[in-house]
Amino acid sequence: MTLTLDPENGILDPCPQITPRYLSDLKMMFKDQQVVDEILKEENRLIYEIRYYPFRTSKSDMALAVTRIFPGSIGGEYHMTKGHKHERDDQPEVYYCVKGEGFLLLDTLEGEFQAIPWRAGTITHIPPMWAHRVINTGTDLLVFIGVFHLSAGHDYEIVAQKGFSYRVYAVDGKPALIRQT
Ligand SMILES: O=P(O)(O)OC[C@H]1O[C@H](O)[C@H](O)[C@@H](O)[C@@H]1O
Ligand SMILES: [Fe+2]
Repeated sequence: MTLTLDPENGILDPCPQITPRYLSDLKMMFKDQQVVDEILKEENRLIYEIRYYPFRTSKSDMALAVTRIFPGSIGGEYHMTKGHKHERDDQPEVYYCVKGEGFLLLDTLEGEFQAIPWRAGTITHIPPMWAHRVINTGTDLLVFIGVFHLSAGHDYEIVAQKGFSYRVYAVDGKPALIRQT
């Protein structure tokens, strides 16, 4: 099976499944709940979209997902993915930044943390058991590809409960990592 990705806009062809993530889908992920509620009164902003393709054979399963995060911020906090940990503790993932700039946050949710600066061309291996979240700190679209086993599973609950150790804010127009207590 062969797919085509437009690196300028993150559109995948063919693409059997597109999942939009609106502010209402990740409202709990942002720190400033008052600002979230104010924005939601006006508009349910589209933060990012996931284009997904499952590769299945009789002996294997893999998935490819292309995510396009729109630029912007919520209460000074840059647009980001919900973030998740894989349900299976033996499942890694490879992320490839195709376009844009930002950070990949990696967090064990048990004290270890890394923020990896991202730009077009950055490829990061996410080891098993690390929660992962991508932040768009640029003024344009951030597009990245994720490749993983379909059986890995997504645990969003643990991220919602524990949170990442740092948040990424725009401070004087530049990204700043702020430790969460
Ligand atoms: O699942 P989220 O935290 O919303 O991240 C968005 C997506 O990012 C990558 O593309 C992963 O490969 C997907 O599995 C994931 O769904
Ligand atoms: Fe993942």
